[in-house]
Amino acid sequence: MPDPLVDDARVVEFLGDAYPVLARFHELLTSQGVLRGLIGPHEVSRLWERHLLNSAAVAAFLPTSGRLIDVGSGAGLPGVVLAAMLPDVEVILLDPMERRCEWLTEVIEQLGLTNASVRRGRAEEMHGELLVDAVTARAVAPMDRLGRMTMPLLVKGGVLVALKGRQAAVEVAKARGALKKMGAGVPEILEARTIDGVESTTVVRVVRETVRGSSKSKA
Ligand SMILES: C[S@@+](CC[C@H](N)C(=O)[O-])C[C@H]1O[C@@H](n2cnc3c(N)ncnc32)[C@H](O)[C@@H]1O
Repeated sequence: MPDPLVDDARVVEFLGDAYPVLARFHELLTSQGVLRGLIGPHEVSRLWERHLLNSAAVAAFLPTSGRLIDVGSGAGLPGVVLAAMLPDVEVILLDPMERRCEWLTEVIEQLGLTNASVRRGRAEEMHGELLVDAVTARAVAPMDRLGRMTMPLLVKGGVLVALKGRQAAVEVAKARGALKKMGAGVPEILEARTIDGVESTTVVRVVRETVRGSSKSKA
């Protein structure tokens, strides 16, 4: 079944200038993405609703300049979408799998996303090497593990935005201790809204308040 939101005027309006690029990304995922096993065939009919619009909605919780890493980008969600939505942000798409990195490299070239680049590796391997203003992640790890993986990548005041869905509150409750230990502030659970009739996405937003040692040295 084709995606019922293709050519929907509300999608065009919601995405604004990013629409043409994301419509092309939709085509690539529908054709090549399915053939190459990056996205399941049953996802084609809900690509806008379940994958692209909710990724785009996350832009509202992110800085509009600086550097962002999308950890575990996979097919490019939400990272490729965010690179289109936030043209003044330098977006690094990080994934350990070679096949996925090849796909991401081809996609950003075909979409002309000059503000995006691809790094192969695990988030933990980037500690001490990459320092960014924002991290995003969807379907990568539970909140406690995600905090340990990503907090060291953030500058003080940097933000982690994790797309979590219905499990957000349960995961946050379990992760509070781990997040605090990693220098995170109080996690916020927020709804990323798109268009009428499309379910919103629950995200967890956490700011890195202290970097190791900084709270002591300030006292
Ligand atoms: C379930 S997929 C989700 C992909 C994409 N974010 C999405 O929502 O469609 C999880 C992705 O995280 C990547 N991954 C797993 N562990 C990781 C780590 N430690 N650091 C970075 N990426 C990781 C995997 O290779 C995979 O592409």
